[in-house]
Amino acid sequence: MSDHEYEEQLAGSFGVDTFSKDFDYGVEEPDTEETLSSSTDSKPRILLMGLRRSGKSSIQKVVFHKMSPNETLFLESTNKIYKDDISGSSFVNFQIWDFPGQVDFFDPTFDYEMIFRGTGALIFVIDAQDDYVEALGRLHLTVTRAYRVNPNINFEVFVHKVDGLSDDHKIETQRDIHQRANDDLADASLEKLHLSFYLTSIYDHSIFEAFSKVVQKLISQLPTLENLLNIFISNSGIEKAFLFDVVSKIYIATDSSPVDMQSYELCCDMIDVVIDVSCIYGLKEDGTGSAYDKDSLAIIKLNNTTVLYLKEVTKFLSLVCILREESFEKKGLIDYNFHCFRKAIHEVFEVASVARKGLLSMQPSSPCTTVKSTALNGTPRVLV
Ligand SMILES: Nc1nc2c(ncn2[C@@H]2O[C@H](COP(=O)(O)OP(=O)(O)OP(=O)(O)O)[C@@H](O)[C@H]2O)c(=O)[nH]1
Repeated sequence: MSDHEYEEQLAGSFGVDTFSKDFDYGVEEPDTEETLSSSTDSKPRILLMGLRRSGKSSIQKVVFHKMSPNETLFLESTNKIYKDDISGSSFVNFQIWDFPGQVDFFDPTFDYEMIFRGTGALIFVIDAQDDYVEALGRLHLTVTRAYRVNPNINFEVFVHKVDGLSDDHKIETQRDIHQRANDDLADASLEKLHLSFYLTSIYDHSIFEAFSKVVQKLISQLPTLENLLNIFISNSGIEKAFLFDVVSKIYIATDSSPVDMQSYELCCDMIDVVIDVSCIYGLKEDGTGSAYDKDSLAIIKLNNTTVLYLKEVTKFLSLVCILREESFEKKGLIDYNFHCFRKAIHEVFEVASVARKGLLSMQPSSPCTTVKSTALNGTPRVLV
């Protein structure tokens, strides 16, 4: 199979439509996919693009590597594509590719067709504190190229570094960027190309929220997860529930009531507190053990009659809920409902796991056959 055909199949099979298990903590099965397809390049990609110093590396470090925002001041400029594979520690089984500022599409060594074919989402970062005329030109060039190669890519525009702007200025900047970018697309008769816009900053939770939405669009079981959360909260007297990827604090699903930033921030902070306390007091004396495991559970009562409740769901996922103190009096009911919820989530994953095994056993020996499969933490890989 030529590289071209392979990449086409990779793009065609991209869709997070099968989850896998990895929620028991027994002996881990060998990662069959990894054995068969050792190339990490076969994982679906999220690309981070934009002009120099727009904040791409900072976003990647803050969201996936717990770097504090102030430390990003010392990041050096990226001068080659940096491929970050976070699937070992996160539910998000993607590669995040951080591009150097100015990608030259005419450089023959830059095989953009190959890159865009295996891409799920392209995040274009625009520095809102800078003059963004050049960035808009670059955005247009990038998305039109990418769209021609792979029209299934989700195009996401982060209007970034908005911490330096007043509320009015933020809205006005987003409106202006939105208008100009869409006018450029209309002039090129590309009205079908949809851009989504987010106001982001690494100095607050907006970057985590925006990344959550980007990742959620790549999870095709999202409606099932939302449904399960809806059933769980309505039967337990809970006000809001998030299913979090613990390491990145991205929420991969929530119930269908609107998300308000304060609730999301509260839940993120709770994860930080639990992991920090657990790192200090939860590890064994010889430093072994894990700060997050199947026994992870925390209840925090706030002084405004609100209770925060966190419980482990899978190796990478945790449920964080907000509820009133009166509802928490029925803790037995909540625990029982949680037990059913957890079981249902595992069943969603198990169905995919069984399907995956079926696919593997059916896999012919021909080296040219591509089989859609799932990785341990849920998102698909392609076996060649
Ligand atoms: N105020 C503010 N500064 C930010 C934010 N995000 C990143 N920065 C700063 O922007 C500068 C550039 O960030 P980088 O992450 O290195 O930018 P980059 O896009 O990766 O740059 P190249 O590697 O040159 O392409 C750093 O000094 C960051 O501290 C933000 O949300 N707000």
